Amino acid sequence: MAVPQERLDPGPLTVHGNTAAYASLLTADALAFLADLHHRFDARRRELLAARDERQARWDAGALPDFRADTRAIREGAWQVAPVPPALRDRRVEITGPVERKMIINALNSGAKVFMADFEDSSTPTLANQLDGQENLIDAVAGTISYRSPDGRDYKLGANPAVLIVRPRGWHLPERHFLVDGEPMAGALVDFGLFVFHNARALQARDRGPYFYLPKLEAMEEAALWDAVMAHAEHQLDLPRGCMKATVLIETLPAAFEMDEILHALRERVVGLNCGRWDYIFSYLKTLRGHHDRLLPERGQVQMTVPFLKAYSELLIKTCHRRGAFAMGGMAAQIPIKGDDAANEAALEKVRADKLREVHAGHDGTWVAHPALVPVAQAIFDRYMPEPNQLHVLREDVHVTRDQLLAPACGTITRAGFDNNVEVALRYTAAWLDGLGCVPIHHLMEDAATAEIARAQLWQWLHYAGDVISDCVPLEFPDGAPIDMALFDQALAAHTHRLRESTHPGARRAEDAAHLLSELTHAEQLGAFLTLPAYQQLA
Ligand SMILES: CC(=O)SCCNC(=O)CCNC(=O)[C@H](O)C(C)(C)COP(=O)(O)OP(=O)(O)OC[C@H]1O[C@@H](n2cnc3c(N)ncnc32)[C@H](O)[C@@H]1OP(=O)(O)O
Ligand SMILES: O=CC(=O)O
Ligand SMILES: [Mg+2]
Repeated sequence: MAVPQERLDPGPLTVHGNTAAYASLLTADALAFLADLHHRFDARRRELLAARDERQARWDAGALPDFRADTRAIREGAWQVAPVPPALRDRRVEITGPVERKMIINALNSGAKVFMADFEDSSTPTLANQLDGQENLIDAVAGTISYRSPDGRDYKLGANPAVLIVRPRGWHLPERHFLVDGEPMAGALVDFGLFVFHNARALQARDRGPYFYLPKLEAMEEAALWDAVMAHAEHQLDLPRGCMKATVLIETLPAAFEMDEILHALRERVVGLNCGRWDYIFSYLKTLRGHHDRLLPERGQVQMTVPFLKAYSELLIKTCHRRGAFAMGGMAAQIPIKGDDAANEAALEKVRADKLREVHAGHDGTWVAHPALVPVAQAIFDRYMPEPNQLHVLREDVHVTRDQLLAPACGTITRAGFDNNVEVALRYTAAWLDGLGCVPIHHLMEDAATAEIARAQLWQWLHYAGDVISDCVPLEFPDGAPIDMALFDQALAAHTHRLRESTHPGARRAEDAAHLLSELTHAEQLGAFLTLPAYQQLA
C-alpha cells in the first residue's frame, strides 16, 4: 500500500540531534502537528515575553506591581470556572517528579491521587531526557510501562495508579533541537504537543484527559495563550472542546496580582491554582530587584508563615474557592533521611507541620517530593479534610492588599546561610548541566526553583551591600562582618574544589557550573533565569 505523501515530508520542522531511537515518537504527523503549533502561536509567545521585559523595566525604574485597573470587571464579576471532571475532584496528595522511567512507575504506584510528571523545575532539558520522557509517558498512559533496574529489580504499574498531570516547560525556554524554518521552537509547545499528539485519545478512552500544570505564568494574556493552544489542539485532534484541563501554578509575583484574571482566561478548562512557593520566592526577588529595601533574609527563614507568603497563599485559596476552582498547596523541601531516625522524624515533622498549615488554611490538596511522604501528607489531609476537597471554605475573612503581597520579610543573613546558598547554587547547577534536574542536598529537595532562590539571593546581597537599605534585614553577618564579592569568590572556589573531588551528582561539571555562577553573580543585572545561560552549556 502506498504510504500517504505527508508521512514522507517532514515539512518545515527539523529535529537536530541523535533521534535515531525515536522514530515512533517523531513521526511526520507528529512533527507537522508541532510545526503548526509553532506557526500559529510562537509569534504571540514572543510578544508576551517582550511584554514581561517591558513590565520589568517599569519595576526596575521604581514602580511596584499592583492589581490591574483594566481588569477590575473580571475581579468583581460573578462567574465560575467550568465543572471539574471526576478524575480531578480528589487531589489531596500529589506526588511530583521528573519524567524518568523508574520514577514515573514509582510515582504512579505511590498511593498519591495525582502524579505530576515534570518536564520543568525537576528536569534538565537534554534532548534524551525530553524524548525518553515522552516515550515513558506514552507507555504510562497505555498502562504498559515497565522497567528492569541494573540490579535486576522489576517495576510495573500496580492497581489504581495516580491520575497523570504533565507539566511542560515555561513559555521562556527554547527547545533548540526542534527548528521550524530555522527557528527554535518553544520548549512548552514541544512538550505539550508531543504529549497530546500521542496520548490524548488514549486518555479520553480511559475517562481521563490530557491534564496539565502550567508553570511560571506572569499575566492573564499568557494564560489566554495556553487556552488558545489547547483549544486549537482539541480541534486538530478531534477531541471534545474543553477536555484538556489546566492547573496553573501561581509562582510569580506578577501572577499573584492576576489570579482572577488567569482563572477567567482559562475558565473553560482550568481546574485550580497551585502555590508554587519556591519559584514565587525567586520571582519576588527578581521582580523587585530594583527595590533595594525589599530584601529577603536567608532562605531557611523565608517560610510560608512569613507575611507576604501567608498573604499570597490565602488570597489564592479565597480566589479559587469563589470561582469553584481547587486551591492546591505546594512543596515542603524536606525528604526522608536514611540511617538517622531522629533526623528523619524531625524532617517528617516539618512536612506534617507544613501540610497542617495548608489544610487548615483551606487548601484542597498538596504536593510531596518523595513516595515516602505520600502517607505523611495523606494522614493530615484525611484527618482534617474528610471530604474530597474543601471548595466550600470561602475564606471571606481574607482581605489581601498590595502592600501585604509586597512586604519584605525580616531576618538575618548568617555565614552559614550565605555559604549554603553558594553550595546549593553550585551543586545544583553542576547536576543540572550533567542531566539531573533534581537532587538531594543536605537532605532537602533541590530543583531549578530552589536553586534560583540561592543564586538570586547571592546576587541581591552582594550588589546591594554598601547601600542603606532595609531596617529588617541587615546586610552584614550578625557579627558585623561585611558581605562582599571577595567572600563569594572564596566560597565558590572552596565549594568547587570540594564538589570536583566528591562523588556528588554533577562533580564532573563543577568547573562549568562555577564559571556560570560566577558570571551570573558578578553581572550588573540579576539575570532572568539560571536555566537560560545553562541551556547554552548542555552537552
Ligand atoms: C519547586 C518544585 O517545582 S517542586 C516539584 C519538582 N520537584 C520534584 O518533583 C522532586 C522530585 N523528587 C526527586 O527527584 C527525589 O525525591 C530526590 C532527588 C529529591 C531524592 O531522590 P533520591 O535521593 O533518589 O531518593 P531515595 O533514594 O530516597 O529514593 C527512594 C526510592 O524512591 C524513588 N523516588 C524518590 N522520589 C521520587 C519521586 N518524586 N517520584 C517517584 N519515585 C521517587 C526513588 O527512585 C527510589 O526508588 P527505588 O527504591 O525503586 O530505587
Ligand atoms: O513549582 C513549584 C515551585 O514551588 O516553584
Ligand atoms: Mg516552580
